[in-house]
Amino acid sequence: MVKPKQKPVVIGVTGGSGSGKTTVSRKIFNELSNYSIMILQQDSYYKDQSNMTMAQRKKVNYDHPMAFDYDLIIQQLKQLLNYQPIEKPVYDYNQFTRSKETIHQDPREVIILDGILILDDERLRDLMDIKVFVDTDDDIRLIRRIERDMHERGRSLDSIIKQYLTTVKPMYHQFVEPTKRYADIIVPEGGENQVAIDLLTTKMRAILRSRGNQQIKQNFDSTI
Ligand SMILES: Nc1ncnc2c1ncn2[C@@H]1O[C@H](COP(=O)(O)OP(=O)(O)O)[C@@H](O)[C@H]1O
Ligand SMILES: Nc1ccn([C@@H]2O[C@H](COP(=O)(O)O)[C@@H](O)[C@H]2O)c(=O)n1
Repeated sequence: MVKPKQKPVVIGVTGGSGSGKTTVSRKIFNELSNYSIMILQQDSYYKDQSNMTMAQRKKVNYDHPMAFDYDLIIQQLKQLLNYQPIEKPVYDYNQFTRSKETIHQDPREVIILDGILILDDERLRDLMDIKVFVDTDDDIRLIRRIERDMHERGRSLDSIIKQYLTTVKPMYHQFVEPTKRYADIIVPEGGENQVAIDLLTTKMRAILRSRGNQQIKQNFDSTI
């Protein structure tokens, strides 16, 4: 890849679990697919716990900032901003730890960063051009999470409810919701808010044009 002169544009999309972050990120990805674009998920950067037993892994609070490897995500985002490729970690929700494999990720001109606690760390915030908070009521997020975790993450209803009450909900109010103050834009209800998606992509195109980033003809595959 020829190194463009301007640094890639980074848009951070945050909000509680089940708020619609990934849906918003995918819509932005699709609307800007005539640029080279990628999605980087904070979930990929949960700490490696391969040295722990399964019983210990299940007790971890996955909604606390300590659960994430911020040093690695910041280091890899900086590499991408310098147009260097990364070996992205892969997170296995069923094993509650990182997989042994990594995914090779080439740099892109637009980086969408998606995760519950991406605005909690000042170093990470400072790397973003636009910060978005997807704001969805607790009850809606819980219903979505039950459906998703039962179908996609192999969890039982009992374990989802217990986890929600002991960590997901309290950590949301202690750590995630307070990061709303750092957002440039708050998007109610997420993925179905087409007006917000249009406003965001119009702004992104303006930044890309002002930096002289070139559109491409070819569409890139999603790299979630
Ligand atoms: N506005 C919406 N209306 C209805 N369902 C939605 C909406 N936004 C997202 N969903 C659904 O809710 C679930 C969680 O959405 P997702 O975007 O994965 O949230 P997050 O990434 O914040 O956890 C998905 O099944 C998605 O299809
Ligand atoms: N082993 C794990 C790791 C994370 N979680 C939950 O994932 C949520 C964040 O992902 P979203 O796609 O929902 O934003 C977070 O709330 C963790 O509780 C988990 O259940 N198990």
